[in-house]
Amino acid sequence: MAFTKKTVRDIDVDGKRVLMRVDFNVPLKDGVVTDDTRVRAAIPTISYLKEHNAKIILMSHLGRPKGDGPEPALSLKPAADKLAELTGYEVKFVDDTYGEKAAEAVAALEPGDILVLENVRFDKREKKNDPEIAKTLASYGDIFVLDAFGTAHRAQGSVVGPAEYLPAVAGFLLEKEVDTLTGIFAEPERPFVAIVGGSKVSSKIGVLDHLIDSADTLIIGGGMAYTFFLAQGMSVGNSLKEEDWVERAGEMLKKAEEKGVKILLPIDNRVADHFGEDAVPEVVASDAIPDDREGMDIGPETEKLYADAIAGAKTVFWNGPMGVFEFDNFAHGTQAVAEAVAANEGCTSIIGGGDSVAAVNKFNLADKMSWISTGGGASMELVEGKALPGVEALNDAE
Ligand SMILES: Nc1ncnc2c1ncn2[C@@H]1O[C@H](COP(=O)(O)OP(=O)(O)O)[C@@H](O)[C@H]1O
Ligand SMILES: O=C(OP(=O)(O)O)[C@H](O)COP(=O)(O)O
Repeated sequence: MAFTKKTVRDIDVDGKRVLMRVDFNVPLKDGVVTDDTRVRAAIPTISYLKEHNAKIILMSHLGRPKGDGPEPALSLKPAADKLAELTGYEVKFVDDTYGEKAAEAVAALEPGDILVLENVRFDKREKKNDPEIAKTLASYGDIFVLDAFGTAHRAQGSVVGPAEYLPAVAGFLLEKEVDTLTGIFAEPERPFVAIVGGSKVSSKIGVLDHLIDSADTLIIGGGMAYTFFLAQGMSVGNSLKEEDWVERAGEMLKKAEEKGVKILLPIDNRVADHFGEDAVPEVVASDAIPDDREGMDIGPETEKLYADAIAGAKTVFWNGPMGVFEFDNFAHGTQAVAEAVAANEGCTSIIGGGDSVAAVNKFNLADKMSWISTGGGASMELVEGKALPGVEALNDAE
Protein backbone atom coordinates (compact mmCIF):
# COMPACT_ATOMS: atom_id res chain seq x y z
CA MET A 1 0.00 0.00 0.00
CA ALA A 2 1.46 3.34 -0.96
CA PHE A 3 1.84 5.96 1.75
CA THR A 4 -0.86 8.55 1.13
CA LYS A 5 0.48 11.49 3.13
CA LYS A 6 2.94 14.26 2.26
CA THR A 7 6.49 13.73 3.44
CA VAL A 8 9.48 16.00 4.04
CA ARG A 9 10.38 15.46 0.38
CA ASP A 10 7.23 17.31 -0.66
CA ILE A 11 7.92 20.57 1.14
CA ASP A 12 10.58 23.29 1.02
CA VAL A 13 12.35 23.35 4.38
CA ASP A 14 15.22 25.67 3.46
CA GLY A 15 15.73 28.18 6.28
CA LYS A 16 12.40 27.18 7.84
CA ARG A 17 11.73 26.30 11.48
CA VAL A 18 10.80 22.62 11.39
CA LEU A 19 9.02 21.34 14.49
CA MET A 20 9.45 17.58 14.52
CA ARG A 21 7.80 15.06 16.85
CA VAL A 22 10.11 12.09 17.36
CA ASP A 23 9.76 9.09 19.66
CA PHE A 24 12.78 9.34 21.94
CA ASN A 25 11.00 7.27 24.60
CA VAL A 26 14.10 5.20 25.25
CA PRO A 27 15.03 2.93 28.16
CA LEU A 28 17.40 4.61 30.64
CA LYS A 29 19.58 3.27 33.40
CA ASP A 30 21.32 5.71 35.73
CA GLY A 31 20.72 8.54 33.24
CA VAL A 32 22.21 6.64 30.28
CA VAL A 33 20.30 5.37 27.24
CA THR A 34 20.49 1.55 27.28
CA ASP A 35 18.85 0.93 23.88
CA ASP A 36 19.28 3.64 21.24
CA THR A 37 17.16 2.04 18.48
CA ARG A 38 14.62 4.87 18.49
CA VAL A 39 17.25 7.62 18.40
CA ARG A 40 19.07 5.93 15.51
CA ALA A 41 15.78 5.50 13.66
CA ALA A 42 15.12 9.25 13.67
CA ILE A 43 18.51 10.18 12.21
CA PRO A 44 17.70 9.89 8.47
CA THR A 45 15.02 12.59 8.72
CA ILE A 46 17.09 14.77 11.04
CA SER A 47 20.08 14.56 8.67
CA TYR A 48 17.88 15.33 5.66
CA LEU A 49 16.51 18.43 7.37
CA LYS A 50 19.97 19.55 8.44
CA GLU A 51 21.38 19.06 4.95
CA HIS A 52 18.46 21.11 3.62
CA ASN A 53 19.20 24.02 5.98
CA ALA A 54 16.21 23.71 8.26
CA LYS A 55 16.18 24.95 11.85
CA ILE A 56 15.26 21.74 13.62
CA ILE A 57 13.22 21.63 16.82
CA LEU A 58 12.77 18.11 18.19
CA MET A 59 10.17 17.16 20.77
CA SER A 60 9.25 13.86 22.40
CA HIS A 61 7.88 12.27 25.52
CA LEU A 62 9.91 9.91 27.68
CA GLY A 63 8.15 7.49 30.00
CA ARG A 64 4.93 8.29 31.76
CA PRO A 65 5.57 11.27 34.08
CA LYS A 66 2.78 12.41 36.39
CA GLY A 67 2.37 15.60 34.36
CA ASP A 68 2.60 18.18 37.11
CA GLY A 69 6.14 19.40 36.50
CA PRO A 70 9.67 18.26 35.66
CA GLU A 71 10.84 14.82 36.79
CA PRO A 72 14.63 14.79 36.39
CA ALA A 73 14.76 11.01 35.92
CA LEU A 74 12.59 11.39 32.80
CA SER A 75 14.45 14.32 31.21
CA LEU A 76 15.14 14.09 27.48
CA LYS A 77 18.71 15.36 27.98
CA PRO A 78 20.25 11.83 27.80
CA ALA A 79 18.43 11.22 24.50
CA ALA A 80 19.70 14.57 23.15
CA ASP A 81 23.23 13.59 24.19
CA LYS A 82 22.81 10.21 22.49
CA LEU A 83 21.75 11.92 19.27
CA ALA A 84 24.86 14.11 19.40
CA GLU A 85 27.05 11.08 20.07
CA LEU A 86 25.55 9.04 17.21
CA THR A 87 25.62 11.81 14.60
CA GLY A 88 28.54 13.99 15.59
CA TYR A 89 26.18 16.99 15.25
CA GLU A 90 25.98 19.69 17.86
CA VAL A 91 22.64 19.14 19.59
CA LYS A 92 21.27 21.91 21.81
CA PHE A 93 18.95 21.10 24.69
CA VAL A 94 16.57 23.36 26.60
CA ASP A 95 15.05 22.29 29.92
CA ASP A 96 11.70 23.81 29.07
CA THR A 97 8.88 22.89 26.69
CA TYR A 98 6.05 25.41 26.72
CA GLY A 99 7.58 28.46 28.41
CA GLU A 100 9.62 31.52 27.47
CA LYS A 101 12.93 29.72 27.79
CA ALA A 102 11.92 27.26 25.08
CA ALA A 103 10.64 30.08 22.83
CA GLU A 104 13.93 31.96 23.25
CA ALA A 105 15.98 28.86 22.42
CA VAL A 106 13.91 28.40 19.26
CA ALA A 107 14.31 32.07 18.29
CA ALA A 108 18.10 31.75 18.57
CA LEU A 109 18.32 28.90 16.05
CA GLU A 110 20.28 29.29 12.80
CA PRO A 111 19.73 27.13 9.70
CA GLY A 112 21.15 23.65 10.32
CA ASP A 113 20.86 23.94 14.13
CA ILE A 114 19.21 21.18 16.14
CA LEU A 115 17.37 21.85 19.39
CA VAL A 116 15.75 19.24 21.66
CA LEU A 117 12.93 20.47 23.92
CA GLU A 118 12.26 18.95 27.35
CA ASN A 119 9.78 16.07 27.80
CA VAL A 120 6.38 17.13 26.43
CA ARG A 121 4.63 15.07 29.14
CA PHE A 122 5.94 17.17 32.03
CA ASP A 123 2.66 19.07 31.53
CA LYS A 124 -0.51 17.02 31.77
CA ARG A 125 -2.18 19.02 29.00
CA GLU A 126 -0.04 17.08 26.49
CA LYS A 127 -1.85 13.80 27.11
CA LYS A 128 -5.22 15.58 27.08
CA ASN A 129 -4.46 17.04 23.67
CA ASP A 130 -5.16 20.52 25.01
CA PRO A 131 -5.38 23.08 22.16
CA GLU A 132 -3.33 25.62 24.14
CA ILE A 133 -0.23 23.45 24.14
CA ALA A 134 -0.71 22.56 20.48
CA LYS A 135 -0.80 26.30 19.72
CA THR A 136 2.32 26.95 21.79
CA LEU A 137 4.22 24.14 20.09
CA ALA A 138 2.99 25.20 16.65
CA SER A 139 4.28 28.74 17.33
CA TYR A 140 7.82 27.31 17.34
CA GLY A 141 7.63 26.08 13.76
CA ASP A 142 6.76 26.94 10.17
CA ILE A 143 6.34 23.25 9.32
CA PHE A 144 5.35 20.25 11.43
CA VAL A 145 6.97 16.86 10.81
CA LEU A 146 5.76 13.68 12.47
CA ASP A 147 8.40 10.98 12.63
CA ALA A 148 7.33 9.40 15.93
CA PHE A 149 5.95 6.13 14.60
CA GLY A 150 6.03 4.59 18.10
CA THR A 151 3.65 7.29 19.35
CA ALA A 152 1.54 7.79 16.22
CA HIS A 153 -1.32 5.81 17.82
CA ARG A 154 -1.65 8.44 20.57
CA ALA A 155 -3.96 11.39 19.81
CA GLN A 156 -1.92 13.65 22.09
CA GLY A 157 -0.95 17.32 21.90
CA SER A 158 2.49 17.06 20.34
CA VAL A 159 1.49 14.20 18.02
CA VAL A 160 -1.66 15.54 16.38
CA GLY A 161 -1.97 19.13 17.68
CA PRO A 162 0.50 21.11 15.53
CA ALA A 163 -1.02 19.64 12.35
CA GLU A 164 -4.04 21.88 12.97
CA TYR A 165 -1.94 25.01 12.62
CA LEU A 166 0.99 24.15 10.36
CA PRO A 167 1.66 22.33 7.10
CA ALA A 168 2.08 18.77 8.39
CA VAL A 169 4.17 16.06 6.74
CA ALA A 170 5.69 12.70 7.61
CA GLY A 171 9.33 11.92 8.24
CA PHE A 172 11.10 8.97 6.63
CA LEU A 173 10.75 6.64 9.61
CA LEU A 174 7.00 7.09 9.86
CA GLU A 175 6.61 6.62 6.11
CA LYS A 176 8.75 3.49 6.06
CA GLU A 177 7.13 1.89 9.11
CA VAL A 178 3.58 2.45 7.89
CA ASP A 179 4.42 1.38 4.35
CA THR A 180 6.26 -1.75 5.41
CA LEU A 181 3.82 -2.91 8.07
CA THR A 182 0.60 -2.23 6.18
CA GLY A 183 2.12 -3.93 3.14
CA ILE A 184 3.03 -7.07 5.07
CA PHE A 185 -0.16 -7.24 7.11
CA ALA A 186 -2.48 -6.70 4.14
CA GLU A 187 -1.51 -9.98 2.57
CA PRO A 188 0.92 -11.89 4.76
CA GLU A 189 2.71 -14.75 3.09
CA ARG A 190 1.45 -17.95 4.70
CA PRO A 191 1.86 -19.66 7.06
CA PHE A 192 1.59 -16.47 9.13
CA VAL A 193 2.76 -17.12 12.68
CA ALA A 194 2.05 -14.45 15.30
CA ILE A 195 3.88 -14.52 18.61
CA VAL A 196 2.48 -12.51 21.47
CA GLY A 197 3.99 -12.33 24.93
CA GLY A 198 4.65 -9.78 27.63
CA SER A 199 2.61 -9.13 30.66
CA LYS A 200 -0.71 -7.54 29.78
CA VAL A 201 -3.61 -9.58 28.42
CA SER A 202 -6.01 -6.67 28.84
CA SER A 203 -4.07 -4.27 26.62
CA LYS A 204 -3.41 -6.89 23.93
CA ILE A 205 -6.83 -8.51 23.81
CA GLY A 206 -7.89 -6.58 20.72
CA VAL A 207 -4.86 -7.63 18.74
CA LEU A 208 -5.11 -11.24 19.91
CA ASP A 209 -8.66 -11.32 18.70
CA HIS A 210 -7.66 -9.89 15.35
CA LEU A 211 -4.74 -12.31 15.04
CA ILE A 212 -7.13 -15.23 15.39
CA ASP A 213 -8.79 -13.87 12.26
CA SER A 214 -5.60 -13.30 10.32
CA ALA A 215 -2.84 -15.66 11.53
CA ASP A 216 -2.50 -19.40 10.89
CA THR A 217 -0.79 -20.02 14.21
CA LEU A 218 -0.85 -17.87 17.31
CA ILE A 219 1.90 -18.48 19.84
CA ILE A 220 1.25 -17.15 23.32
CA GLY A 221 3.98 -16.82 25.94
CA GLY A 222 5.13 -14.57 28.76
CA GLY A 223 3.00 -13.54 31.68
CA MET A 224 -0.17 -13.45 29.61
CA ALA A 225 -0.15 -17.24 29.11
CA TYR A 226 -1.34 -17.85 32.67
CA THR A 227 -4.69 -16.18 32.15
CA PHE A 228 -5.23 -18.69 29.33
CA PHE A 229 -4.21 -21.54 31.65
CA LEU A 230 -6.90 -20.39 34.08
CA ALA A 231 -9.40 -20.41 31.22
CA GLN A 232 -8.47 -24.07 30.67
CA GLY A 233 -9.14 -24.85 34.32
CA MET A 234 -5.48 -25.21 35.33
CA SER A 235 -3.99 -23.61 38.42
CA VAL A 236 -1.16 -21.13 38.06
CA GLY A 237 0.20 -20.63 41.60
CA ASN A 238 1.48 -17.11 42.08
CA SER A 239 1.91 -16.43 38.34
CA LEU A 240 0.75 -13.20 36.79
CA LYS A 241 -2.94 -13.37 35.99
CA GLU A 242 -5.77 -11.10 35.01
CA GLU A 243 -8.86 -12.69 36.54
CA ASP A 244 -11.23 -10.30 34.74
CA TRP A 245 -10.02 -11.61 31.40
CA VAL A 246 -10.22 -15.35 32.03
CA GLU A 247 -13.66 -15.69 30.45
CA ARG A 248 -12.60 -13.70 27.40
CA ALA A 249 -9.45 -15.82 27.09
CA GLY A 250 -11.65 -18.92 27.10
CA GLU A 251 -13.84 -17.45 24.35
CA MET A 252 -10.76 -16.78 22.26
CA LEU A 253 -9.55 -20.35 22.61
CA LYS A 254 -12.99 -21.53 21.46
CA LYS A 255 -13.08 -19.10 18.54
CA ALA A 256 -9.63 -20.27 17.41
CA GLU A 257 -10.71 -23.90 17.56
CA GLU A 258 -13.82 -23.17 15.49
CA LYS A 259 -11.77 -21.30 12.89
CA GLY A 260 -9.04 -23.93 12.72
CA VAL A 261 -6.40 -21.49 13.94
CA LYS A 262 -3.74 -23.15 16.02
CA ILE A 263 -3.09 -21.50 19.39
CA LEU A 264 0.10 -22.69 21.05
CA LEU A 265 0.41 -22.24 24.80
CA PRO A 266 3.35 -23.27 26.97
CA ILE A 267 3.47 -26.98 27.82
CA ASP A 268 6.16 -26.44 30.44
CA ASN A 269 7.42 -23.45 32.38
CA ARG A 270 10.34 -22.14 34.34
CA VAL A 271 8.90 -21.23 37.71
CA ALA A 272 10.44 -19.72 40.84
CA ASP A 273 9.56 -19.16 44.49
CA HIS A 274 9.91 -15.39 44.18
CA PHE A 275 10.24 -12.66 41.55
CA GLY A 276 13.87 -11.58 41.50
CA GLU A 277 17.17 -11.57 39.65
CA ASP A 278 18.48 -14.23 42.05
CA ALA A 279 15.44 -16.55 41.74
CA VAL A 280 16.35 -20.12 40.76
CA PRO A 281 14.37 -21.61 37.86
CA GLU A 282 12.60 -24.97 38.22
CA VAL A 283 10.93 -26.60 35.21
CA VAL A 284 7.36 -27.83 35.68
CA ALA A 285 4.61 -28.98 33.32
CA SER A 286 1.83 -26.48 32.72
CA ASP A 287 -0.73 -28.57 34.59
CA ALA A 288 1.57 -28.95 37.60
CA ILE A 289 2.47 -25.43 38.73
CA PRO A 290 2.77 -25.58 42.53
CA ASP A 291 0.69 -23.11 44.56
CA ASP A 292 3.79 -21.41 45.96
CA ARG A 293 5.57 -20.90 42.61
CA GLU A 294 5.19 -18.35 39.84
CA GLY A 295 5.78 -18.79 36.12
CA MET A 296 8.66 -16.63 34.92
CA ASP A 297 9.53 -18.11 31.53
CA ILE A 298 8.47 -20.80 29.07
CA GLY A 299 10.18 -24.19 29.56
CA PRO A 300 12.55 -26.17 27.30
CA GLU A 301 9.85 -28.40 25.75
CA THR A 302 7.83 -25.31 24.90
CA GLU A 303 10.90 -23.73 23.31
CA LYS A 304 11.10 -26.74 20.94
CA LEU A 305 7.39 -26.64 20.18
CA TYR A 306 7.53 -22.92 19.38
CA ALA A 307 10.75 -23.23 17.37
CA ASP A 308 9.13 -25.93 15.19
CA ALA A 309 6.11 -23.72 14.49
CA ILE A 310 8.36 -20.77 13.68
CA ALA A 311 10.55 -22.87 11.38
CA GLY A 312 7.60 -23.44 9.03
CA ALA A 313 6.49 -19.79 8.88
CA LYS A 314 6.66 -17.48 5.89
CA THR A 315 5.66 -14.45 7.95
CA VAL A 316 6.32 -13.89 11.66
CA PHE A 317 5.03 -11.00 13.72
CA TRP A 318 6.33 -10.90 17.28
CA ASN A 319 5.38 -8.61 20.13
CA GLY A 320 6.23 -9.26 23.76
CA PRO A 321 8.90 -11.39 25.48
CA MET A 322 8.31 -15.02 26.46
CA GLY A 323 9.47 -14.48 30.02
CA VAL A 324 11.14 -12.07 32.38
CA PHE A 325 14.07 -11.71 29.99
CA GLU A 326 15.56 -8.87 32.02
CA PHE A 327 16.72 -11.58 34.49
CA ASP A 328 19.32 -13.85 32.87
CA ASN A 329 17.81 -16.94 34.54
CA PHE A 330 14.53 -16.32 32.75
CA ALA A 331 15.75 -15.00 29.38
CA HIS A 332 16.08 -18.47 27.88
CA GLY A 333 12.63 -18.76 26.33
CA THR A 334 12.80 -15.32 24.74
CA GLN A 335 16.26 -16.07 23.40
CA ALA A 336 15.14 -19.44 21.99
CA VAL A 337 12.24 -17.80 20.16
CA ALA A 338 14.49 -14.99 18.88
CA GLU A 339 16.98 -17.58 17.62
CA ALA A 340 14.23 -19.59 15.93
CA VAL A 341 12.97 -16.49 14.11
CA ALA A 342 16.52 -15.54 13.11
CA ALA A 343 17.19 -19.08 11.82
CA ASN A 344 14.18 -18.99 9.48
CA GLU A 345 15.91 -17.02 6.76
CA GLY A 346 13.14 -17.47 4.22
CA CYS A 347 10.50 -15.71 6.27
CA THR A 348 9.53 -12.08 6.66
CA SER A 349 10.01 -11.34 10.35
CA ILE A 350 8.65 -8.28 12.08
CA ILE A 351 9.59 -7.49 15.63
CA GLY A 352 7.47 -4.80 17.26
CA GLY A 353 7.67 -3.09 20.58
CA GLY A 354 10.13 -1.74 23.08
CA ASP A 355 10.73 -4.90 25.10
CA SER A 356 10.89 -7.35 22.21
CA VAL A 357 13.29 -5.11 20.31
CA ALA A 358 15.43 -4.68 23.44
CA ALA A 359 15.46 -8.49 23.81
CA VAL A 360 16.47 -9.06 20.18
CA ASN A 361 19.23 -6.46 20.58
CA LYS A 362 20.38 -8.11 23.81
CA PHE A 363 20.84 -11.39 21.91
CA ASN A 364 22.54 -9.60 18.98
CA LEU A 365 19.98 -10.88 16.50
CA ALA A 366 18.49 -7.61 15.23
CA ASP A 367 20.25 -7.79 11.86
CA LYS A 368 18.67 -11.20 11.21
CA MET A 369 15.15 -9.78 11.31
CA SER A 370 13.38 -8.33 8.27
CA TRP A 371 11.91 -5.37 10.07
CA ILE A 372 12.47 -4.06 13.57
CA SER A 373 9.59 -1.76 14.31
CA THR A 374 10.11 1.16 16.67
CA GLY A 375 6.48 0.91 17.78
CA GLY A 376 4.86 -1.82 19.83
CA GLY A 377 1.39 -0.38 20.39
CA ALA A 378 1.50 1.37 17.02
CA SER A 379 2.45 -1.76 15.06
CA MET A 380 -0.26 -3.69 16.91
CA GLU A 381 -2.85 -1.13 15.82
CA LEU A 382 -1.68 -1.53 12.23
CA VAL A 383 -1.93 -5.31 12.46
CA GLU A 384 -5.49 -4.75 13.68
CA GLY A 385 -6.12 -2.67 10.57
CA LYS A 386 -6.69 0.54 12.54
CA ALA A 387 -5.69 4.01 11.32
CA LEU A 388 -3.10 5.87 13.40
CA PRO A 389 -4.36 9.30 14.56
CA GLY A 390 -0.94 10.91 14.06
CA VAL A 391 -0.85 9.78 10.43
CA GLU A 392 -4.47 10.76 9.83
CA ALA A 393 -3.70 14.32 10.93
CA LEU A 394 -1.02 14.86 8.25
CA ASN A 395 -1.60 16.55 4.88
CA ASP A 396 -2.64 14.23 2.07
CA ALA A 397 -0.22 13.69 -0.79
CA GLU A 398 -1.42 15.23 -4.04
N1 LIG B 1 5.95 -14.76 33.16
C1 LIG B 1 6.07 -13.45 33.37
N2 LIG B 1 5.78 -12.93 34.58
C2 LIG B 1 5.90 -11.60 34.81
N3 LIG B 1 6.30 -10.70 33.89
C3 LIG B 1 6.61 -11.18 32.67
C4 LIG B 1 6.51 -12.57 32.35
N4 LIG B 1 6.88 -12.73 31.06
C5 LIG B 1 7.20 -11.52 30.60
N5 LIG B 1 7.05 -10.58 31.55
C6 LIG B 1 7.37 -9.15 31.46
O1 LIG B 1 6.60 -8.52 30.49
C7 LIG B 1 7.20 -7.26 30.22
C8 LIG B 1 6.83 -6.83 28.84
O2 LIG B 1 5.43 -6.80 28.76
P1 LIG B 1 4.59 -5.83 27.79
O3 LIG B 1 4.69 -4.43 28.30
O4 LIG B 1 3.23 -6.43 27.70
O5 LIG B 1 5.38 -6.04 26.43
P2 LIG B 1 5.83 -4.97 25.29
O6 LIG B 1 6.50 -3.79 25.99
O7 LIG B 1 6.80 -5.71 24.40
O8 LIG B 1 4.57 -4.58 24.59
C9 LIG B 1 8.69 -7.48 30.42
O9 LIG B 1 9.17 -6.52 31.32
C10 LIG B 1 8.79 -8.90 31.01
O10 LIG B 1 9.65 -8.99 32.11
O1 LIG C 1 7.03 3.08 23.96
C1 LIG C 1 5.99 3.31 23.35
O2 LIG C 1 5.06 2.37 23.07
P1 LIG C 1 5.38 0.76 22.94
O3 LIG C 1 5.99 0.27 24.26
O4 LIG C 1 4.01 0.17 22.72
O5 LIG C 1 6.29 0.58 21.76
C2 LIG C 1 5.69 4.69 22.81
O6 LIG C 1 6.74 5.60 23.06
C3 LIG C 1 4.37 5.19 23.36
O7 LIG C 1 4.49 5.39 24.75
P2 LIG C 1 3.17 5.37 25.65
O8 LIG C 1 2.60 3.96 25.60
O9 LIG C 1 3.60 5.80 27.05
O10 LIG C 1 2.19 6.37 25.03
